[in-house]
Amino acid sequence: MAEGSSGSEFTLDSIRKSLIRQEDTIVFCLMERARFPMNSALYNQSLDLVPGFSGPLVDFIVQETEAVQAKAGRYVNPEENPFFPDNLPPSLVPNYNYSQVLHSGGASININKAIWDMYLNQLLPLFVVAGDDGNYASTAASDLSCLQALSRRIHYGKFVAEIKFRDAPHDYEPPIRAKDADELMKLLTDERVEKMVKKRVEKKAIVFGQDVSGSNNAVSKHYKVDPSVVARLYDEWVIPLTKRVEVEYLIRRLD
Ligand SMILES: C=C(O[C@@H]1C=C(C(=O)O)C=C[C@H]1O)C(=O)O
Repeated sequence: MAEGSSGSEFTLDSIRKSLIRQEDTIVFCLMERARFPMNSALYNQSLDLVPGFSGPLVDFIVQETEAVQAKAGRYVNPEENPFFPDNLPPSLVPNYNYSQVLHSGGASININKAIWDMYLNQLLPLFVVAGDDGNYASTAASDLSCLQALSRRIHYGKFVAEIKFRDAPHDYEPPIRAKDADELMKLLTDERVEKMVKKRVEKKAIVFGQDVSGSNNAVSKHYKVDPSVVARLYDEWVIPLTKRVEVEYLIRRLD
């Protein structure tokens, strides 16, 4: 498991450091996807571009890629969750010894359907230009990188929830027993941290996404991905979905 959630390094501080590092990955993934236009044929339900496969080309590419990655042990890692969990082949490689810090009831939470829907239907149109350049394989590979990075970040809520529970079991136990999701949401929310996260990701999109020239120090005003879209992504989707994972995990924490 990554440094953030390994046994001895399992603190809220180390988990938050991992979330900060994952912001870099997400911003760079979005910048890569922004190189291609919308390419909507890739997502079309009825084009049937692959003989023998019914469904959008992006589904075919993601399902086939996830099958290979499953055989290589990707989903044995408690940080990784597949988008198409049905009928995935088992891992063929010797198990890496991931430290098991999550409670078994929460480990299987998977909200990738909501992440997929948000990414394709709401986020993509906000940061890619209209048009079709036919480069579907590269576009889909880039979509999958974004989806996996977002999924990893959002499902990290499980680790956040586990450490918050361990740090204050007496606060969390009554609302868990009462299955009081609203109270749990209040308890786990830290508005100061959320504000900082949103400010920081906007700044990262500004710093990472500008055209860098070797000849002078002029700062360009053109960004590869609109920084306000990255801030909105976190505000409207990433943070709320992470908190949804946290609540779902906590509700099952004493089962
Ligand atoms: C992830 C955490 O839990 C909540 C979710 C946050 C997020 O998704 O960035 C930030 C603060 C909390 O409201 C945390 O406390 O770090």
